[in-house]
Amino acid sequence: MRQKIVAGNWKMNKTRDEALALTSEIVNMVRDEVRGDVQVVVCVPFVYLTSVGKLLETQSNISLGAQNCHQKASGAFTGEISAAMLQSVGTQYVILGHSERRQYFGESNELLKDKVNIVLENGMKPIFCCGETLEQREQGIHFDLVCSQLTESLFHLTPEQFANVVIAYEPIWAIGTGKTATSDQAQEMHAKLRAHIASKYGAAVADATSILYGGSANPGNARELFGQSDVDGGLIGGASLKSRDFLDIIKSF
Ligand SMILES: O=C[C@H](O)COP(=O)(O)O
Repeated sequence: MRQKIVAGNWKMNKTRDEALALTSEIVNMVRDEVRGDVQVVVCVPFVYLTSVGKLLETQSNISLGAQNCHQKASGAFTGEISAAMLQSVGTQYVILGHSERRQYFGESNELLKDKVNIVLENGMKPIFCCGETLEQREQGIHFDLVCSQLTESLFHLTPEQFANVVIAYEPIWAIGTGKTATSDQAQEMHAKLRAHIASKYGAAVADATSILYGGSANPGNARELFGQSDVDGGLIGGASLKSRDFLDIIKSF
């Protein structure tokens, strides 16, 4: 049975007080309302990792996540954050290859390979994002493109290493647009990705890999999305900034 995961990606939102208030609300609601088999993760801005982490550590089994890290271990990279730094403040998951980082910061599959390596070397789990633009979908190249993102950034890993990777399929045309992929479109891509993983690592590894959906997921569509056999949860942007919406999504399994 693979792990169900709902991860909130706060992106570049919230002041410190707002971040702590949101965390407390989520902690209380998860404790009161969520059954034990869903792993909840909050991926917060770097500057809040320590303070949010303290609240999570003492009061919940919610995991702490970051949204990026540098590909090198340390050195003269002004303004950057290393995997070891993230690990040292209790980070358990790191989002890598989000389309916003690919688009605005030029992150390539090759660069992401190094980021995946350093996150795993530091004992954390990458949430590896993949997804196509609307144009690529309309050209009919979306399956090949998304599979090649996995091939180029992940398929050098050993099966043991790959077992610590979480995949997030995020069609770029659905991110923050209010336009969700249909549950059929999500299931179709997730099934392709699982088959692609099986072709490299075998069925047992593929069956054990959590593949999350991201892109305008909300309390109104999460139940149908999570009801698909190859959708193991969600990477939630906008709706993770409101505790009630985030909780209702978590409870959609
Ligand atoms: O990481 C989250 C995704 O980019 C989805 O964002 P969204 O739920 O605001 O569309």
